[in-house]
Amino acid sequence: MIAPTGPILNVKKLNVSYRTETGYTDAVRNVSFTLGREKLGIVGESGSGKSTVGRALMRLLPSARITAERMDFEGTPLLALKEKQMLDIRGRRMSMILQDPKFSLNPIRRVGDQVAESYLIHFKCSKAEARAKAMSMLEAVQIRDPERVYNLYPHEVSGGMGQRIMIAMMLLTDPDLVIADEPTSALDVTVRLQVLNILDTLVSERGIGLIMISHDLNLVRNFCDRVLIMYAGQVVESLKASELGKAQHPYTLGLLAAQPRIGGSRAPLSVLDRQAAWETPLEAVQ
Ligand SMILES: Nc1ncnc2c1ncn2[C@@H]1O[C@H](COP(=O)(O)OP(=O)(O)OP(=O)(O)O)[C@@H](O)[C@H]1O
Repeated sequence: MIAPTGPILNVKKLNVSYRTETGYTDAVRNVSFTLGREKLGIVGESGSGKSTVGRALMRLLPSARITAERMDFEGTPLLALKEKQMLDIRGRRMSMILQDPKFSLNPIRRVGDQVAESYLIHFKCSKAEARAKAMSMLEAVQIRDPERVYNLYPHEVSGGMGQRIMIAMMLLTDPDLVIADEPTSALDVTVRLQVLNILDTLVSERGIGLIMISHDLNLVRNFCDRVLIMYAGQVVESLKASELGKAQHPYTLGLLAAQPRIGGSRAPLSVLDRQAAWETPLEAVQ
């Protein structure tokens, strides 16, 4: 198959509002970006709209109003698709890895069967074939004893292993886009690095586009190629990770100054006027 040219994602002026008791409330405003076969970090404080962007791309927001001038996945306008067409894309060509595997895995089914099932849902093949695929993917995420792990139940695996299992499940269908929403924030530092390394290797070997959603600027800076900084529902800055030092928006500058440094002091995160941020429309940052 010829690899598609052009960006994996082309998003222009994405707006998302949630339905609430008092009407619709804006959560994401005028967000624009493109994604190639690269790692894009989305960073921002809690409530800035990072996860809403990820879920809007997957069209996993039944109670929200999503509009965009453009929200194309490999040239296909996602907002024009019927739910049935979306089902063919979601979980196969685009996948999402969430924060805590405990909430994503079915507690009463063996983990290996759940991984195999993610393949069976999208591809016509025998159960034995799906099992073999699942087993090889468990090996690819560096699970040393995949036969044994295949037969475990979710409560029998550690957080790090659970997250590897989720990565195996999400990459088994060979997606072009993976959205990882705080995939390592429930893990301790050493296991976090192992899991990030595995994700990094798989993403570059397979030429996948990855969106890494995180509140941890240092992690994203070291892991990703590019970074979008979100504040109050908007992208306030878009930079190469290596050029974060050139950031200009006061929120980004505050975040950078508040990063911990060995042997150094750090500035407290400055407080901006959130109300003003919500009321001020920003020109789309490209
Ligand atoms: N289902 C929902 N209904 C109504 N409002 C929502 C819903 N989900 C999120 N919101 C609101 O939308 C805004 C953006 O939330 P979102 O979860 O996208 O932020 P976030 O940056 O991912 O935060 P966090 O880092 O805490 O996950 C917040 O004000 C949040 O309260």
